[in-house]
Amino acid sequence: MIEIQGLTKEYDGRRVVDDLTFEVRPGVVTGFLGPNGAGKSTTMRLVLGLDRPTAGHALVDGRPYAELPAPLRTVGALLDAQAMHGGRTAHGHLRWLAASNGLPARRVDEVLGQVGLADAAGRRIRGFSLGMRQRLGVAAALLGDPPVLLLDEPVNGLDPEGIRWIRTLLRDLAAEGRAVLVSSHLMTEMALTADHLVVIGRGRLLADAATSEFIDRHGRTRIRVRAVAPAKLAALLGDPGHDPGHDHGLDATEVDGGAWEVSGAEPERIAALAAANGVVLYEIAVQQDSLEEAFMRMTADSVEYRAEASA
Ligand SMILES: Nc1ncnc2c1ncn2[C@@H]1O[C@H](COP(=O)(O)OP(=O)(O)OP(=O)(O)O)[C@@H](O)[C@H]1O
Repeated sequence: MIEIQGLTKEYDGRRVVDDLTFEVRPGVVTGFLGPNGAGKSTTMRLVLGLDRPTAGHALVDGRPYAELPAPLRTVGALLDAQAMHGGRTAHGHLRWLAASNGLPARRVDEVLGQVGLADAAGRRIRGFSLGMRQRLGVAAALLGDPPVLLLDEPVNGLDPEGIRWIRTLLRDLAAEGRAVLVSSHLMTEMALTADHLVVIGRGRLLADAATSEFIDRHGRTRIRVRAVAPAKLAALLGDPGHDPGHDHGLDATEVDGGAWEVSGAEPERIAALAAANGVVLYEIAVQQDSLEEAFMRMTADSVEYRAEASA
């Protein structure tokens, strides 16, 4: 597992990671979210000992990265899939990594198979597509069969089949009991992949919650309704001159072609209200904000601040 405690990083007196505290637990995929520049990559680099914290610490399986006896056996990372020696073959690249970390050579073929690159093992990396490089980066992360995995934007540049592959792989790795931390800007993908979310903005922790809990807390729930006689529904929910919907404590808005979205009440109450007023409904559906909408609502302040700051 990864334990981050009071982690802080300043560059030239500017705080880019600000007193972060959270854990990445085994057995779950933790999504790491935040607007551009929020400090996700910096946090990951601090966990991997590639940068020194100004204050606080990040521990991987109880120790700072620099004190791990066999780092690749403890934590596998995919940070920048472009940063590979193009002249090497995929097999050569992994063989070199395995040898320099005291890992058995047989792992090279195993991980190449696991990421679907067995047939490309002998080809030079410079001829690889971005998707193939991402797969090779994942292979390198898996080489030491580590209990902790850390991936920065692993689906970048992948086609739908590749994205699906990463999703299944990460979920399988977590199901095996590993701790998986993954950052991505693709919210739909995160909603499908991550059980838990850590959200940061301007270097600070904004949320640390189960994905479903995060959406419940920060997203809105609306009830969409349509009636056989739209005018009757309009009169009930939101006549502009007289607002009977408002009288019922509902917040109703007409959305398109006679459909209304109502918040502030359970669907049962809306159905009962319609029935009591002789309004026959033919559509009533609960609509919950997506992770993207919940995320945009919660990080709006953070984004505005940065837009102002850079203006
Ligand atoms: N070596 C460095 N020197 C100075 N500033 C840096 C350095 N590394 C990162 N920063 C700054 O730290 C802030 C956080 O950057 P970081 O890359 O961690 O954000 P991020 O959340 O990963 O963003 P993105 O989603 O765009 O990848 C940015 O303002 C960046 O310019």
